[in-house]
Amino acid sequence: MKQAVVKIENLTKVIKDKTIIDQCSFELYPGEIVGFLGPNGAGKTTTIRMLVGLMKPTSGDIVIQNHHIERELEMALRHVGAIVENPELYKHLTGYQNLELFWRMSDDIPLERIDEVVKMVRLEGKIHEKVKTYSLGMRQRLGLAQALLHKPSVLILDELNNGLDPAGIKELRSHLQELADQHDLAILVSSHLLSEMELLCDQIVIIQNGKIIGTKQISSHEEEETEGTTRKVRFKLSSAAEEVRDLLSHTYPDYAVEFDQNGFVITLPVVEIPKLNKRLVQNDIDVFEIQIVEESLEDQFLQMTGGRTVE
Ligand SMILES: Nc1ncnc2c1ncn2[C@@H]1O[C@H](COP(=O)(O)OP(=O)(O)OP(=O)(O)O)[C@@H](O)[C@H]1O
Repeated sequence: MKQAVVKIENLTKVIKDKTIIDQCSFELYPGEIVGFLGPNGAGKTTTIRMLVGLMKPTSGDIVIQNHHIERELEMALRHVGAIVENPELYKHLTGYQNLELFWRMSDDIPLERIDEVVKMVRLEGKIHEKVKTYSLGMRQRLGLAQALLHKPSVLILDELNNGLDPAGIKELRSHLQELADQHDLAILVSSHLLSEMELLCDQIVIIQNGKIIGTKQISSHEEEETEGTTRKVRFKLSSAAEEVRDLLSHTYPDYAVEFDQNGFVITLPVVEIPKLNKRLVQNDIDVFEIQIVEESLEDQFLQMTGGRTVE
C-alpha cells in the first residue's frame, strides 16, 4: 500500500471573521492525479496557497512527505513543485537559460538535472530557442520543467489550462499523465472545468463554499467490479404494472427505484441483477432489456452541489 505524499486534515482558514476554508481533508498519493474542482470563489486558490507555504492555516494540518508544513516548512516544501501564478519566465532568454538561472538559485541540484527535466516535458527540440518564440503551451511546459527541477514528489498546479486552446490542453494532459505514470508524481490540479478534470484525473475532490462536498474516483481508473458493487440498472418491461411495484417493494424495500412507463430504474448490487431478472420472469413479467445506466460525472456533480454548475 502506497503512503500518502500529502495529507491534509481539517484544514481551516479564517480571514477577517469569514471562514474561507472549512475543515477540509484529503490525501494525495504517488502516481495519482487529483482534480481540485469547484466554482469561482470556492476556495481552491486559498487551499493551494496554504499547501505551498504562501499562507498560514488558521487550524488543521498539512503534512508533506511526513513533514508538517508549519513546523518544518523548508523540509516540507522541498517535496513540492508548484505553478501557482503564471510561471516567471525571462522571454528574451532561451528556455535553457531560464532553467539555468533557476538552477543557480538552489545549491544541491546537479546541472544534468536540467537535461532530465527538459526531456520529461519534451522540450528537447526547442530548449535553446528564446522563450518569446514559444507558444503558450511550450511556456507552460517550461514552467513545469522549472517546477520539477528539484525532484519534487508532488506537483501543484493552479488553473493551468488558462488561455490554452483545445490542442494545447490535450497536449498538456498527456504530459501530466506521463509525469504521474512514469515518475510516480502526485499531481494536484485545480480547475472549474469539470469535463477537463474528468479526462485528466484519477480522482476529483469537489469544493464548494470552502467545504469539500464530495470526492469521486474516475471510472476508467476504478477498482474492478466486485459482487458488492452497486449499479444503476434500467429494466425495460412491457409495462410497470401494479404487480411489478408490489414485487419490488416486497423484494427490495431498501433500494432506490424509479418507475416510468417502460419499466423501472433500480440501484442494486450487481449480484442481485440476475436474481431480480429471474423473479420478474417467474412472475410472468416480460423483460425486454436490462441496461446499466452510467451516471455522468456531470449528473453526480449536479446532485452533490444541489444543481449549481461549476461555471
Ligand atoms: N485575502 C483575502 N481576504 C478576504 N477574502 C478572501 C481573501 N482571499 C480569498 N478570499 C475569499 O475567499 C473565497 C475563496 O477564494 P479563492 O480565491 O480561494 O477561490 P477559488 O476557488 O480559487 O476561486 P477562483 O477560481 O475564482 O480563483 C472567495 O470568496 C474570496 O473572495
